[in-house]
Amino acid sequence: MAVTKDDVIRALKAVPAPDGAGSLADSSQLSGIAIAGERVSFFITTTPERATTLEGVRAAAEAAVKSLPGVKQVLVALSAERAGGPAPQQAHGHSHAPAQQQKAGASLDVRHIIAVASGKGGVGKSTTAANLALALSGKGLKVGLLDADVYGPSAPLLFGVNRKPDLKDKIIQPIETYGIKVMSIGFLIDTDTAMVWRGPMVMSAITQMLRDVNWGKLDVLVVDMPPGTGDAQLTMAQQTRLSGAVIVSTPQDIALADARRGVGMFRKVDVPILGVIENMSYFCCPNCGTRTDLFGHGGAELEAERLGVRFLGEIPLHSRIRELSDAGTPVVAVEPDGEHAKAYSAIADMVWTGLDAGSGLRAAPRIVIE
Ligand SMILES: Nc1ncnc2c1ncn2[C@@H]1O[C@H](COP(=O)(O)OP(=O)(O)OP(=O)(O)O)[C@@H](O)[C@H]1O
Repeated sequence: MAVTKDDVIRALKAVPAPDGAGSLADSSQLSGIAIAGERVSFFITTTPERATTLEGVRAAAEAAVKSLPGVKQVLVALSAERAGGPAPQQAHGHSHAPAQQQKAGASLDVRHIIAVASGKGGVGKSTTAANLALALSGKGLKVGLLDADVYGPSAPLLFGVNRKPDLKDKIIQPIETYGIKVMSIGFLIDTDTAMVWRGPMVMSAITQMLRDVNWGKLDVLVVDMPPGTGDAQLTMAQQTRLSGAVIVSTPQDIALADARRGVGMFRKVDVPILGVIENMSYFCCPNCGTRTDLFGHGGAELEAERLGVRFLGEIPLHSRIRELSDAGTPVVAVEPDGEHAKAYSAIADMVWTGLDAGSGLRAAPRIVIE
């Protein structure tokens, strides 16, 4: 017999509310119950401070609902809002998450999926992923960009998108901008709403964005990975059928040590490393054009050599790159003939030839995820 929302609520009466007063079923912290066949998902809303201590409640809620007849899979997300932040928004009346309730139906038909990753946050991974995607598109390729950095989605800012994607036959249509298709969890969730994602949630949100979004036929899907080299990244690298990974690093030792871990992670799951990009490689004065090597430029190239992977190129630290990113107009899109676009374009060439060499461009089977 099909499970109903009332059944779920009844089951959650046995789970104490996170604040200890009454049951979770009666608590305002319970929200977004969604049922799709044998899959049930819902949120427990909390504060960022408490989120980490609520794993017990989350697990108990999951177990209680899982014990219901007719339920095969339960997804409970701890969602943390910043104080005063708005409630998670809905995409055209459809709850945005936990992933499973979206009716799957689109398929992903892509020749290559490449991950853009960094060992640590803040090295410019998202900026690089976006401009790399645009540079690949500039070569006449059909390109998608999946912002899989669910912890801190950047695509809404980078592409100046503040509208929800359309739904056609319950399938999310990626945002088409500057000739590429872009999807980000940030298009669905208010960016002021901080979310706390558990590992499995990250995976299911990403899987949904891969599978249930109408990407159409693509030559390459660039995936802006969540920063770090933890379990979520490992699982994702393992499950996404990546053709290869690009590691972004800054020249500082500490970033390079993290980049090394990134390379190690992909190697562990047999994903070919397409190479390393040195971002914020040197400082370029916007007034006089003088170049200063702030962090001992060239570290990434040496590191790439040491690791036996290709060095894909360097991008300077330049205020123009940041200004245009912050304005939602990535440099490659709006200054395609400028020097920065040329640098990204040269990197895109290296990446594409790397894919070509690795799998044989013509012979590469298209990856179809249904
Ligand atoms: N080459 C560059 N020159 C100038 N500014 C840059 C450059 N690359 C990135 N930035 C700026 O650095 C900041 C961080 O970049 P970005 O968000 O791409 O990093 P990230 O590694 O994806 O960070 P996070 O992991 O926190 O999402 C942004 O303000 C961006 O505009």
